[in-house]
Amino acid sequence: MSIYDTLNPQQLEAVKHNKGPLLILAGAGSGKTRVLTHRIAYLIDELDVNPWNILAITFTNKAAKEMRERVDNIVGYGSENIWVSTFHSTCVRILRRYIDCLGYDKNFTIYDTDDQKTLIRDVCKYLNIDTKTYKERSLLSAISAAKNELITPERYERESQGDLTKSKYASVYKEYQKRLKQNNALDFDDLIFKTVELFENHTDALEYYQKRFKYIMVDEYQDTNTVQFKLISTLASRRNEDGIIENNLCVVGDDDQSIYKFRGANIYNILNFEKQFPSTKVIKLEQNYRSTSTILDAANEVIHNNLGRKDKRLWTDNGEGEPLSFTQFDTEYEEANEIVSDMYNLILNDGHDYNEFAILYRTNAQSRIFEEKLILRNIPYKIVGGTNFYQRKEIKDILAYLKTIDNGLDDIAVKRIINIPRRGIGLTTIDRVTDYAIWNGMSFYEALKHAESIPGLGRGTSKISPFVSLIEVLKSKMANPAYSLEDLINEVLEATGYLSELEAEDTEEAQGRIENINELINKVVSYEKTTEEEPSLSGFLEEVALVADIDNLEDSNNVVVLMTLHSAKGLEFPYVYLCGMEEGIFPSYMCINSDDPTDIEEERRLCYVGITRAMKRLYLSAARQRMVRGETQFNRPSRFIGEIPRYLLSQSSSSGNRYSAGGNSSSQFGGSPAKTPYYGSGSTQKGGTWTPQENTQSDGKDVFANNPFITKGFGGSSKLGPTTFDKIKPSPAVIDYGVGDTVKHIKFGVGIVSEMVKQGDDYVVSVDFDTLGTKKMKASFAKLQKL
Ligand SMILES: Nc1ncnc2c1ncn2[C@@H]1O[C@H](COP(=O)(O)OP(=O)(O)OP(=O)(O)O)[C@@H](O)[C@H]1O
Ligand SMILES: [Mg+2]
Repeated sequence: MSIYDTLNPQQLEAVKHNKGPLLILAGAGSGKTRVLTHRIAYLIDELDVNPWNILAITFTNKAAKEMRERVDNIVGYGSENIWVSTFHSTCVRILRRYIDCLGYDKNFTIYDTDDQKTLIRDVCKYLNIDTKTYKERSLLSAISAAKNELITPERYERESQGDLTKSKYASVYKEYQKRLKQNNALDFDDLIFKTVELFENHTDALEYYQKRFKYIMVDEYQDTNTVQFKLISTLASRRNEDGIIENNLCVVGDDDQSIYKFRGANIYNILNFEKQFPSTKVIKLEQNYRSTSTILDAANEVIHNNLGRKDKRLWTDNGEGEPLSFTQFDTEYEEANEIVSDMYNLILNDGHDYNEFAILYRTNAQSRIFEEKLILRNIPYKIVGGTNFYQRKEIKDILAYLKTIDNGLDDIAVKRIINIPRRGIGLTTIDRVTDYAIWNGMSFYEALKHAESIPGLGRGTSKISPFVSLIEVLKSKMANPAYSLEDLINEVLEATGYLSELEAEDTEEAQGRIENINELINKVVSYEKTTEEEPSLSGFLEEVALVADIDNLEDSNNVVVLMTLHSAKGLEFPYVYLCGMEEGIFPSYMCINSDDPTDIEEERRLCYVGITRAMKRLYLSAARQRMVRGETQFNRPSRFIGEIPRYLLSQSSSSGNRYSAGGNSSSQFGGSPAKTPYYGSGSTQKGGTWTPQENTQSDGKDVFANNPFITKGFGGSSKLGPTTFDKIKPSPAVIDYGVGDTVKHIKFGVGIVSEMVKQGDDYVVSVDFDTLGTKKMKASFAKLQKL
């Protein structure tokens, strides 16, 4: 049997189409991504296309890696020569080769949000702009929006004449861009913008890639923005002598899953594809292979409420499966508690793996409570997004050292660490050096080397020189090929005293920071081992700069995943908990109050994305009462719940309707009246014998006891109601393991205890982990579990 036998006729048609533009427009879970993978395999395997001629653009690095692996599995060779990457990584590779045409050094740095903020603050200070009136965040988002629309600082300036506020923005944009260039740095938006600029002005570079990329494929095309569209359409429009376009562009997407309008995504890129590329072949896929028909019907019903869409219906022969469940809890704590209990039971009793579960929410802030409950249950988890590992202070510090050693042109990195650990270099000294650097058109680091010639530095000079010598020594060591990146980080930690300072602090926080630094060393070691190119400091920093949050999600990690709905796009999980289904949370308060009716449609598409991530079971939940930014909110269930027909849903309530809106059925939900009202009176659920009043227990104990709905939905949780739960809280003081025992750590997995040293009331335990090596941790902190 060939691999193509597993495709349905429409999928096969798409895979085999290899001349001219192709648009695959289809709903969630219909195999769009799968078609792309098989199409690459088909081109290489059956049509003898050189893998070198293929460019596939995915939405995340994780998706890129997965696609390469899938092609590897199918074809078994050549996949390393295909360019499978995100828009940003693709552009970095192009710019590393050609950016000198635009007056940058090929060794450029990529700025993250933090670096951007620092830079914008400097710019505002320099231009005397009050950041209370002109907020950093809005300045940055205006600059980002301009770049996404291909608007240069010069054009921005022209178009803002006569408008005082816009002129201010224009001057900030201009100065910001000037400084980025001085620092030989690009922000994320620049990566694509500059590549488009390169192609517009340097036909040799464009022709090189046009000739190379004969086959171009783009996944999640519905979320491309103007600048990305420009990039793709420029690359894909080489004409032969007869005026016929030679490149073969294939895009796949789903207009119902367009959820990045706030980042400039232009839904018309997909809706107008056929106009942009005449003679486009359009293929629709209608069978969903991912979800049960119940989940799919619910998704179809919800999205049907959007007006501006191409109507399409998905079907599946996966069977009905279980009904969806919706539970309204009293508080967000109860919601998290019950969801985690439910998951715990499924794992414990039914033997499910952790990675079969995902908890999805609208905003990152919702993750914290789940995290606490998961820790109590000893369930390993990973939060995608939130505090990104690379945003942590200690990691940013070490990376700033590495950037300074690699490229002294990055002023922000140098300024970050010039006084870390403290060297007694004050702000006045830094300001004077900055002025000197500006006057002499040199980088901040270059100016530090000239400290003796800078007037007014006084004792500052003698404090600067040891710093410069340290960096220079490390630079020269790096020139030796036998000196590894691991050696470099260790030497930075030793020579600067960074590590000893943390060790001396002897707090749990410092211990956590040391563990994070160890994690960075692990990362560097694995980079040196696995990179396809010659390992280098620039290469490592580039890889780190491009790691989107979602990329921390490794398939091999058997953990429960927590993430926002936005991050979940393209992924699938057997069990999905979609929480916080409340008016004001999802749809968000901003959308509800927006003048633009399409905002609510975008929110509904996000709901469609969420529902369609689930393969077997979908749990929806809400809290009546929730703390948001320090204030208690009382929210009604989301209008999206009201849009799911009742026959697909089993509902329950954790207690009486103390906070529910009460009254008629439509007012149970926010927004427009529910299409299929399923509540009778405000307090009684039809279709069951239970009325909330009978079961409301003021002490909050087992409210599920007499609930007939409990066997479905969150049924399992009744076995571990709040009372039982309190009893199983682990006590950190109990240590039931010793040297030689096998233990489990919530994050690092299974290891063997190699040493235990008493320290005060506590023990410092050394554990040898298979993949991570030895880690030291405090017993009270680590909560190791004996196996
Ligand atoms: N013909 C098929 N036979 C069996 N399984 C399939 C087939 N087509 C797709 N699948 C499976 O269905 C699931 C969904 O496929 P895929 O992720 O490619 O869908 P998608 O359209 O890209 O979804 P999304 O819109 O969420 O990105 C995957 O597990 C995939 O392996
Ligand atoms: Mg997909």
